[in-house]
Amino acid sequence: MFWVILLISGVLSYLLLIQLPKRLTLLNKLKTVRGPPALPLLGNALDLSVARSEVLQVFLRFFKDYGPRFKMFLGMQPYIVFGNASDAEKILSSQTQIEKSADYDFLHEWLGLGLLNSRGEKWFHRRKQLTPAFHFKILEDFLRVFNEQCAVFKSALEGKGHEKFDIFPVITLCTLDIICETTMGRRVFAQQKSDSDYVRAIYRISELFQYRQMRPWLHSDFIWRRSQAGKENEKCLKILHGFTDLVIRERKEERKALGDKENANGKADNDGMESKKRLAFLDLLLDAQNADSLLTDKNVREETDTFMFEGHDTTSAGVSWTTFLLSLNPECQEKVHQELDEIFGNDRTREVTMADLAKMKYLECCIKEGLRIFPSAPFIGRKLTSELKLEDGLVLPSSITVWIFIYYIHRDPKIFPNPEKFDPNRFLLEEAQGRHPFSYLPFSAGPRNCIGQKFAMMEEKVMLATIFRNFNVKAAQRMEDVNRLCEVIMRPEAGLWVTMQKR
Ligand code: HEM
Repeated sequence: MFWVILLISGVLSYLLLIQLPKRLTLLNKLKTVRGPPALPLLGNALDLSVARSEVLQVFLRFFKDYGPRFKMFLGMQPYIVFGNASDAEKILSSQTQIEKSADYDFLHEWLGLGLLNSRGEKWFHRRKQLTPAFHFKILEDFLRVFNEQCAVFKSALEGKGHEKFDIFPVITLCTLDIICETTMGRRVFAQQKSDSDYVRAIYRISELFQYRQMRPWLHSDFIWRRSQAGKENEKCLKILHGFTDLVIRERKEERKALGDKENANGKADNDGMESKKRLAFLDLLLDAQNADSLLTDKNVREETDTFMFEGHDTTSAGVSWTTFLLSLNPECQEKVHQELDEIFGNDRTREVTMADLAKMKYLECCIKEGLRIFPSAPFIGRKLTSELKLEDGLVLPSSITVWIFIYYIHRDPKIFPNPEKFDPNRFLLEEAQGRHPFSYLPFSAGPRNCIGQKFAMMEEKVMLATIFRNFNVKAAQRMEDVNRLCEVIMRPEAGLWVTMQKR
């Protein structure tokens, strides 16, 4: 009994004498930041315990009531939410405020400390190692994969006939095929076999991540691992890691066999079939591993999984929303048709070249406008590693979490008048000139911006060109009827429904 009393009084003294003063100091530093009233212990969790499709409305209400920078609490944790370009600039352009917020921790089980999650020296070194993987020459090589997978995509669209259908899953399967082949050098035939274990696991794990993030009681690893969803997550992880491990092992063996063969035949065999084998991101990682003994197999898996995660859901959302926006705006769609006809004439089968991509200027404006209205990553989070002084003099204390709400920044009517209107002309060179550089952030900005943005733009162009060279697309629902889920990835709640007619 004595020990129990001693333990309880120890805990209470720690809370009262150490934690409470710390917390009061922190709250005092944030007292000038406005925000919705928060309950003790729960914070604003109840405000956010609404249907998934209503979460965005809650945030928009907070912005309306408290301005483009507000404070809220999830449990006891304070969050500062930025919805304006100048605050975003302060944090994103910093070379030191590059640590991700705790929200990303739930991705660790799957992605480990790959480029998206890593911090400090590890991130810096890895970013330097991976940047050459997005060199123009390598992207040019990937164009062949985009073209081949888009041929399958085109057949899938043709198979829809004149019936209305949800464009989102069809596009996602294509982006999944593309990312698997470019990242791992492996075809998974997602478009042909959407029920494969791997494809299902990758779909499901993203949903489970979201599910956990929105439920504070599942944040503890102890409870999560024992919950139904946590157990399902574990099964998905086994499938995903098992697959990546297998691919890495096999790729290493193939490379070794190829190396042995080359050694035996001398370099004269360089024109042989094997040496023409397509390179994938994985090969570049394995090359890096040869030169850097600190890059373990686990590290290679982390990066491979990170590319798989970051590189397909983001682009599929981008292509889907832009297709839908064009289906609602026939005059813009007509301009896209004209541009593509000028490039390809009546030829509906010729593969897209790098030169063609450079000519798709109006389509590029449409993609940018699509990503403005529906940024694939609608918000991103940082943990401050030191104090951050904002333009108006407010100093945010170290260790606090900041969310940069890209979705809201993209709707500043002073920068983008009539922000809900789809107007690709906003991105014509002359229109965009002079705009605040942090007012448009689909790929984030600064040192931790998206490493895959050129890849993404190319892929989006090839996919959208495949759609609009071949089809007239009509919306089968109104924008007002599409519920927006502002989650890790910006998605519609119940799909994006269209009909397609062959041109
Ligand atoms: C339309 C498509 C895409 C969008 C909108 C997008 C957006 C973003 C954003 C906003 C970030 C910053 C995340 C943060 O700060 O938490 C990011 C980071 C990242 N993206 Fe993308 N992304 C896209 C496509 C891709 C592709 C195709 C790849 C890879 C093939 C990729 C790989 C990454 C990686 C590895 C990071 C982490 C970079 C770092 O922290 O150094 N992304 N992306």
